[in-house]
Amino acid sequence: MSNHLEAKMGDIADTVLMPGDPLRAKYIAENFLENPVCYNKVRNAFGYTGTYKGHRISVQGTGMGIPSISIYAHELINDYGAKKLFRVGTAGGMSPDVHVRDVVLAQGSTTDSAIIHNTFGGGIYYATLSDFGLLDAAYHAAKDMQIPVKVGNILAEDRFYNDEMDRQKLVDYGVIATEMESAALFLIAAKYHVKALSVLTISNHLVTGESTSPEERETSFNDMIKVALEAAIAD
Ligand SMILES: O=P(O)(O)O[C@H]1O[C@H](CO)[C@@H](O)[C@H]1O
Ligand SMILES: O=c1cc[nH]c(=O)[nH]1
Repeated sequence: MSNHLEAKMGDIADTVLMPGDPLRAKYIAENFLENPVCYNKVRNAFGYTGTYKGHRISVQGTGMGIPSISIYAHELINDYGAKKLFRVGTAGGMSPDVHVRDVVLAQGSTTDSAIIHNTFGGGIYYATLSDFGLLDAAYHAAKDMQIPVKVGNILAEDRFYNDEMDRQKLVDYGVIATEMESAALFLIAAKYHVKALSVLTISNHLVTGESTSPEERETSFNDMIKVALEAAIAD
């Protein structure tokens, strides 16, 4: 048991998929894992462990935003020994190069969160990066499955409703999409020397206004999950 998870030691696999939405954790467990067992219902942050092609994998809902994912990442690593963490989440397109339903691999995450300053103090603007091995595995897994992916710098912002953010400037500097967790996941993974990657699907576009129907969302979610699972067993 940890502060926020009721799983026993050994209930959670080394590799964990981490969707923000706990119901997406249930969906992944029921549709992609063999023999899934629910190990957590605390706060309805559902967590399951099962197997994928014979490999033990867990899926843990993390809630929305940096404070929430930080709690689950910390406890999965420190209380349960997780070694490979894959965020699987939705993101808003920012660059004209990405479109709804695209799968995005986050090479790194820019952030407006105070976690960087709170960790390093003034003057250090630490670049939070995904693990290159997982990124490489995901990129090649997607290629093998003929799922197109975009790779790049994303934004993990503290506010979903954020009129003050100069998104055009970030796009000019190569940021392609926005979500609310990856910088914290990468920072915590770096601190504890474990691997992390975010595999995202573009659910809406902040500039063009494109959005997805529920059926389209399901297909692109499935692509994102397949990429994460294949990368998980390849690396
Ligand atoms: O779809 P999930 O994984 O929740 O991710 C995105 O969706 C939420 C905002 O709607 C934030 O958590 C954001 O990062
Ligand atoms: O954080 C997010 C997630 C999806 N779409 C957005 O616009 N923002």
